[in-house]
Amino acid sequence: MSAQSAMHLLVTGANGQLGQCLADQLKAQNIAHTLLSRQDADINDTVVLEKIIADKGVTAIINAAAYTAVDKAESEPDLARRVNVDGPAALAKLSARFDIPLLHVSTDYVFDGNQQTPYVETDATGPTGVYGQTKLDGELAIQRHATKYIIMRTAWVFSEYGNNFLKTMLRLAKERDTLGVVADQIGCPTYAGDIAQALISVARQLHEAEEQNLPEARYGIYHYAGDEAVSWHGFAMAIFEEAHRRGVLANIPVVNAIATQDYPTPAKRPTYSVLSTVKLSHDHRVDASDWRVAVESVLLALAT
Ligand SMILES: NC(=O)C1=CN([C@@H]2O[C@H](COP(=O)(O)OP(=O)(O)OC[C@H]3O[C@@H](n4cnc5c(N)ncnc54)[C@H](OP(=O)(O)O)[C@@H]3O)[C@@H](O)[C@H]2O)C=CC1
Ligand SMILES: Cc1cn([C@H]2C[C@H](O)[C@@H](COP(=O)(O)OP(=O)(O)O[C@H]3O[C@@H](C)C(=O)[C@@H](O)[C@H]3O)O2)c(=O)[nH]c1=O
Repeated sequence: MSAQSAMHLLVTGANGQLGQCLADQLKAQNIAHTLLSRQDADINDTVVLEKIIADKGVTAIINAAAYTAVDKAESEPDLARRVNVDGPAALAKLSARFDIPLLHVSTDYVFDGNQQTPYVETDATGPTGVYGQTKLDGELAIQRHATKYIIMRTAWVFSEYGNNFLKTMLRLAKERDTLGVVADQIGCPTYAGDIAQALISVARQLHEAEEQNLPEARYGIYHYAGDEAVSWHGFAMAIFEEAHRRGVLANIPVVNAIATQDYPTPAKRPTYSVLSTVKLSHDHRVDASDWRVAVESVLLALAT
């Protein structure tokens, strides 16, 4: 048997919420890695990235960089496209040139939300806004330029890091006695730490399959999300109840369940974007994110 070479993961978008969770877990698991924030290297900067991949002996790229401001994207489509389409295309070309896997993250917002049963990977897409459209076009660019890719679509990401719905709700609860939160958009909250774990696990399996020349390395599009569907209103209530139980919030505000039309936003969001995680669980033995348990651990992390 030939000597096994060690896995070395390159993470782009290292200062984002997923990027920081990846950094934590790569360090904890003692996996060789290189972290790149936007300041270190723009994902469109092929020359810089090419040198890093060659110098460090990178064995796979995890792209956690993205333009994620859903409403702002409506008025900044060119910037959103540069980050969400041109960037992944550049990384896909590098993946092909070095013959290394690209693990990329996409979103439930590639769907139109008109379905009433969980979306599987082969369901028709139909984004309702600029962010979702650019993320879909990024997926297509990767499929065009790379062969060894994982596109992991996820949803409603929260964590102790960066900006997210959980942190917005905690902030608003401290500022106001009454909130209105939409109850007619249904999805699956997903903890960024669990996505990080899923990506690392898949990267490890692909690396081992490659090293052992196994024919069954499984690439393609996968869904990874929380294990329970809920509305944004339901998610807000779960956050507040847990925050109150832990003493993070002295009082739970009144949270009115409102309709989408009563909370107008520049971008239209899908009404239903529940993702089925059956394929990932079958092919890579990764369990869905237990988001209620994760809400507890994020609140604990924020309190300390
Ligand atoms: N957040 C969510 O609810 C969801 C996210 N996703 C997807 O998950 C992935 C991770 O999201 P999340 O961690 O929340 O995103 P964040 O917005 O927290 O992080 C994205 C990071 O990308 C960096 N970045 C932006 N432009 C560039 C560029 N041109 N070159 C290099 N880096 C760049 C940003 O840098 P800077 O900090 O300097 O701005 C930021 O640190 C994304 O692909 C996103 O589309 C999918 C579903 C839900
Ligand atoms: C702050 C707030 C939001 N809302 C609504 C608006 C919206 O419909 C919903 C969620 O609002 P946000 O703007 O926080 O979340 P949004 O930016 O839409 O979150 C999305 O981000 C991108 C990056 C993704 O890929 C998606 O999976 C999803 O997580 O809650 C209220 O009803 N009341 C409120 O007080």
